[in-house]
Amino acid sequence: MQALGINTPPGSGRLSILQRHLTAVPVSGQVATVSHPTSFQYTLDNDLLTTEQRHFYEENGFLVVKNLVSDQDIDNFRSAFEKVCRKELEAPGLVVMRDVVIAKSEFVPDQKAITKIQDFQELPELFRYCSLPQILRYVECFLGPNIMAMHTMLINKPPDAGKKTSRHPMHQDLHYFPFRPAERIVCAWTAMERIDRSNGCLVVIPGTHKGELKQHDYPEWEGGVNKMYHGVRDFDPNSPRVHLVMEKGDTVFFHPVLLHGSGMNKTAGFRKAISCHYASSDCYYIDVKGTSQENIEKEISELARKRYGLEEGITLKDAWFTRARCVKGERLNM
Ligand SMILES: CCCCCCCCCCCCCC(=O)SCCNC(=O)CCNC(=O)[C@H](O)C(C)(C)COP(=O)(O)OP(=O)(O)OC[C@H]1O[C@@H](n2cnc3c(N)ncnc32)[C@H](O)[C@@H]1OP(=O)(O)O
Ligand SMILES: Nc1ncnc2c1ncn2[C@@H]1O[C@H](COP(=O)(O)OP(=O)(O)OP(=O)(O)O)[C@@H](O)[C@H]1O
Ligand SMILES: O=C(O)CCC(=O)C(=O)O
Ligand SMILES: [Fe+2]
Ligand SMILES: [Mg+2]
Repeated sequence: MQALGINTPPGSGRLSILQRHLTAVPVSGQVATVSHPTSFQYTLDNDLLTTEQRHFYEENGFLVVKNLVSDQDIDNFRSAFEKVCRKELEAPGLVVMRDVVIAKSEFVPDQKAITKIQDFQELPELFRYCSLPQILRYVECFLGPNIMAMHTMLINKPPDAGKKTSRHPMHQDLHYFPFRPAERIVCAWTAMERIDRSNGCLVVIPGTHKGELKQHDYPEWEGGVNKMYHGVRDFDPNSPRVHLVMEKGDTVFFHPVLLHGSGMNKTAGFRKAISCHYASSDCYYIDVKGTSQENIEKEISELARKRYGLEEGITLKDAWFTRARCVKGERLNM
């Protein structure tokens, strides 16, 4: 907009009208250069997002939609999660993770020690979340019609055991993903109850999705850090953080380069959220060797080697290719 010298008030709808107008003009001379800065990069043409919502995502890298998932659906996911904890439900590939402090302590942990479950793509009771039509309608605005569910999680942030290990360091999810382009990847994250600063809010730094993928490492936290909870190396604690206070069923969609994390759970309850990372099936895999993502590839490869008794590890691409499931349209490259 700077190039056009127009100061568009938020939500006025002028930008979108202008964009439609300009893209209809034959590309020549000054018009072509003028039309460029108005094009959308992070969202696709759609008839769901309001102009205001579309601009909000373009500028900030996230969008909260209130009350998108029903109480009934959430109660069903909660009950399926509890069955997994009690080992009444199982599925191939499912990863059940305990908090580092609890996992490394002497006492025998009960069901409640579970901090998250991942990779529930083979568990219909939970995977249903990833194909909820009201979620996919939004996902399509970012990715287009061919949608893969890449990564699934139900996070059960435990009451902090006094070591602040319930925090999730500030990170960019793209660090874990060997596929591109980043703008055709989005996370849907749904609060399964009210989530605010008392039980460990999702914290975002608006606009950081426009930056680069940064180097991630384990943060130097005295009380320990959970396995694979890498954080950005040079995180400035004075960055303008926004705490996303959400009610049960509210859903945030966010870009994989957006810097985010979550706070400590200071309550006695287990704070629950369910999420899925989606990618367009038009995305393509990249080789992360020689990039900042090499450290996570090594770690995942090593884990797979141990867990499945493989002689050699796996690549990051192998790890994701096997998890990916098509939830809409066609499975192409992914
Ligand atoms: C093939 C895998 C691919 C995964 C791809 C995921 C990509 C993620 C993308 C995400 C994008 C989003 C961003 C994100 O979400 S980032 C966070 C993502 N985290 C993970 O993906 C980790 C998933 N968890 C696991 O794989 C297992 O639960 C682990 C391996 C952790 C334990 O396994 P298991 O339950 O079978 O345990 P065990 O009894 O055999 O113990 C083995 C050793 O592990 C120690 N230990 C236990 N718990 C923890 C802990 N919490 N922190 C540190 N260490 C822990 C334990 O003390 C023992 O060590 P030692 O006593 O021998 O020294
Ligand atoms: N030293 C650090 N390095 C990296 N990330 C950090 C660090 N300290 C805190 N964070 C991250 O900042 C975010 C907010 O953490 P914090 O524990 O301050 O919670 P909070 O929700 O802000 O709670 P409070 O209301 O007490 O401020 C979390 O993502 C947390 O993991
Ligand atoms: O704490 C949460 O619910 C979100 C954690 C997160 O960002 C992640 O697992 O990638
Ligand atoms: Fe994340
Ligand atoms: Mg704080």
